[in-house]
Amino acid sequence: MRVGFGYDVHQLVEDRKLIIGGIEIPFEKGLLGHSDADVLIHAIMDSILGALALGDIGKHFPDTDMKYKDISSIYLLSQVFKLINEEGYDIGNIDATIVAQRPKLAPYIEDMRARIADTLHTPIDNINIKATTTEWLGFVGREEGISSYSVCLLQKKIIDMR
Ligand SMILES: Nc1ccn([C@@H]2O[C@H](COP(=O)(O)O)[C@@H](O)[C@H]2O)c(=O)n1
Ligand SMILES: C[C@@]1(CO)OP(=O)(O)OP(=O)(O)OC[C@H]1O
Repeated sequence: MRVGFGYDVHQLVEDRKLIIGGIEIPFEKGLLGHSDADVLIHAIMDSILGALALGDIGKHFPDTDMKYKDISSIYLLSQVFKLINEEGYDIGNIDATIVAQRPKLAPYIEDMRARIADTLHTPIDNINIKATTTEWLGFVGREEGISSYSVCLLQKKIIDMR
């Protein structure tokens, strides 16, 4: 078994879509980034890459490469899934937290879990997503940005020798 940790932050700005966990969320601001800036998926990818000892998302998908401009982070997660496979692992479980003062994310959490589980070819009960505010403290509380944390457990694939 291998454990990994991921963390990411993106700035909230006007005239951008808000995409978190692969779900578009109606809100007056969105997250700024080279990609679609899906802060939750970025933290999850970093936790997986951490468990595989394969560096981080900046190493695999550099923000200097125009190939990744406005790219869907769910697509990038599907590429990270290929690495999990190649290295001979399966998802054990993922537990992640989105830190956002607003909007209220609870109505979207089940759709996020389903999208992530589908992309990682794992049952939905291996994926847990939580949301919390910072009680109006700090950059999150001032609605300047949203952050996410993720931990991931990977298990060696079970090979049936019969
Ligand atoms: N953006 C958010 C933040 C929180 N929630 C939900 O509200 C609960 C209470 O949050 P606190 O920060 O006051 O502890 C939290 O457990 C989430 O269920 C949310 O939906 N969206
Ligand atoms: C995902 C990538 C690549 O498009 O871009 P961003 O959306 O800027 O995200 P960030 O978490 O800053 O860094 C990783 C980048 O490689």
